[in-house]
Order: sequence, then C-alpha cells, then structure tokens
Amino acid sequence: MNLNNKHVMLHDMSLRDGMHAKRHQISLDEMVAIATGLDNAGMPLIEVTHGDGLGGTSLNYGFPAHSDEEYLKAVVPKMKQAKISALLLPGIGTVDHLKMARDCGVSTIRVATHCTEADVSQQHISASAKMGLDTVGFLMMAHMASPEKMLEQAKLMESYGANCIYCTDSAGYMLPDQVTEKVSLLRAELSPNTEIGFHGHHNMGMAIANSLAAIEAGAHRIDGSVAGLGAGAGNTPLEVLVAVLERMGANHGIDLYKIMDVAEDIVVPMMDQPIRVDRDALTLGYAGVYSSFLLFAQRAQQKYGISARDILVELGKRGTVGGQEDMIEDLALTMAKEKGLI
Ligand SMILES: C[C@H](O)CC(=O)C(=O)O
Ligand SMILES: [Mn+2]
Repeated sequence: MNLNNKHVMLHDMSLRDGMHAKRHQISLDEMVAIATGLDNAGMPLIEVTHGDGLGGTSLNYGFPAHSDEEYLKAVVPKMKQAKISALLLPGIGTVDHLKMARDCGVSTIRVATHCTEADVSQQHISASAKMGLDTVGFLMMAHMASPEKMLEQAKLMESYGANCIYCTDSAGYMLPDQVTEKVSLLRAELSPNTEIGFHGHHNMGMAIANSLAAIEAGAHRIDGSVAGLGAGAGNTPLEVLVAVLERMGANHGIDLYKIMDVAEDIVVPMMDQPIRVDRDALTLGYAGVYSSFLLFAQRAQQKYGISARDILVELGKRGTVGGQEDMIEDLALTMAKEKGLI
C-alpha cells in the first residue's frame, strides 16, 4: 500500500462518540482540556455534542452532564486553529439545534442517517448548506448496505447539498476489502468536488487497517478518537493512526508526541472503564451491532441476569439499528422470562 504524500484530514471524535463511553458525563473542564490539547497538536476538526448528536438528551439516549450549547460555548472560543463540528440525527436534532450550533461557531454539520434512509436528511442537509456550513452526509451502519445501495443513498445526500459523504462502520463489522469496495465506488461515482470520509470502530481490531484501506480507496477525511475514546471498543485510535501515517509518509498535519500525550495524560485517566476489544465489544463487531448499544446491553445484564453477549447476538440477528435503544431492555426482559429468571 502506498500512501506516500497522500493528504489526510483527521477528525477527532473523543468529545462526541467518546460521550457514549462516558455515558454523556464529560465535564466542561475535561472537554476544554482535551480540545485544547488536540488544538495544540494540530487537529483540524473536533466534534463536540451529545453522543447521539445535537438534541440527544433524553431518556432513550441518556441525559448529559451539560447541554450541547454549554459544551460548544465552553470549547469553541478556546480553539486557536481547530474547527468544531456537530453531529445531527434527523428525528433527534432539529433545524433550531442546527442554528444554535452555527451561532456557537460550529463550522461543520454532519447529518447522520441509517445507510438506507438518506431521504430523511434532506431538510437538515439543505438547511446546513444554505447557511454556508461545511455539510457532511454520514451514512451509518454501512455494513448493512451493498456498495450500490450506499452509492444511491450518497447521491441523495449529495443532491441535497452535502459536500462530503461518510461511509460509517458503526458496528466495527467491516473488513478492509469491504471498505475498499464501498469507498472506491463512492469516489468513482460522486462528484470529484464531493469529499469522502470514513468513520471506523475498533470492535474487530480492524479500525486502523480499515482507515488505511479507506484512504487508499480515495477517502480524505478520517475519523478517530484519542486513545480510542468512543462507543464499543472505541473509534480508530488517533495517536496510533498518526504514527502509522507518519511511517507511511502521508500528510496528516498532527504532532505525534503531542497527541500521544493527550491520549496518555488526559484521556486515559478519565475513562470509566478500559476501552478495549473485550468479549462484549468483540461481539458487537462479530454480530454487526451498533456500537453504542454496548453499555445498554451491559446494564441489562446487571438488571436481568442475561449475558450482554447473548443480548447483543440476538440484537444482531434481529437487524436492530441506531434509535432502537429501547428494545434492548425489552429484549433482555423477554429473554429473562423465557429462561425463568424472573
Ligand atoms: C450516533 C452514532 O453514535 C453515530 C456514530 O458515531 C456511528 O454510527 O458510529
Ligand atoms: Mn461512531
């Protein structure tokens, strides 16, 4: 693989996907400390919001320590060079949330839908594009759609005004060949002005390999998080990816030692649990389950005595997708009844 002189734009997820791993309880001081460290290390783009995007605060998704607005107002003014992005899932976030984020100084809006439901993104993508924001279409659970289906959905998002389309491996299920197939088709068939991005999860230990495959196939924006702070076994660990890109001669613009220090000195000490490929996280990847279901399944295990692994396998069989968090407890309850545990 030759990535020599390839230009890669890294996008940090610690303060958004990492919110899942922290049950949305990151403090304002922690947010500012991580964002400032990343800014100093040269990170060009940092995502800040509830784990489920703008407006995610709810019983279904979890109540955060602070509102999106409080987080954004704390972080944005402290940035010297980094820009801030916000995620928005139609049905959770509204156009009012989008305006609030713009008013707080957010430069990039990423509108996320399940990989076969891009048509629900029209209102938010066009509103963001009309506001002149960097507008990204984020196709989640990409392993559940064929490359052709992904392309069809990506074209919809492009037609609504997105200037970048993401292939999002929400379940950490994909293998490098599948990433290559999907990203190459998007790169070949979308407008040359439309950027391609890749968002990986490390549930099968493939996040670095998948990110490299995506870059080789034409992706320019690559998501990851410091020390992997993110849902499931975490996102692509950025300090590791930076070291690999450095060795491969790619242009990433990040100071390796500075990002290593953010990982080791700030992020790892604030983790509630080690973020690693343990048996539950591995099950997410193996069974193709949405990474943010991990802690929900583990809580259901505590409550009903059914192993998180069994719950996750069943969720995979049923083809559950993001937004169906309420089904996890329901399923655990049914399984516990069937086993005579309650
Ligand atoms: C709302 C999700 O956490 C978005 C994401 O990061 C993914 O699908 O992966
Ligand atoms: Mn994710």
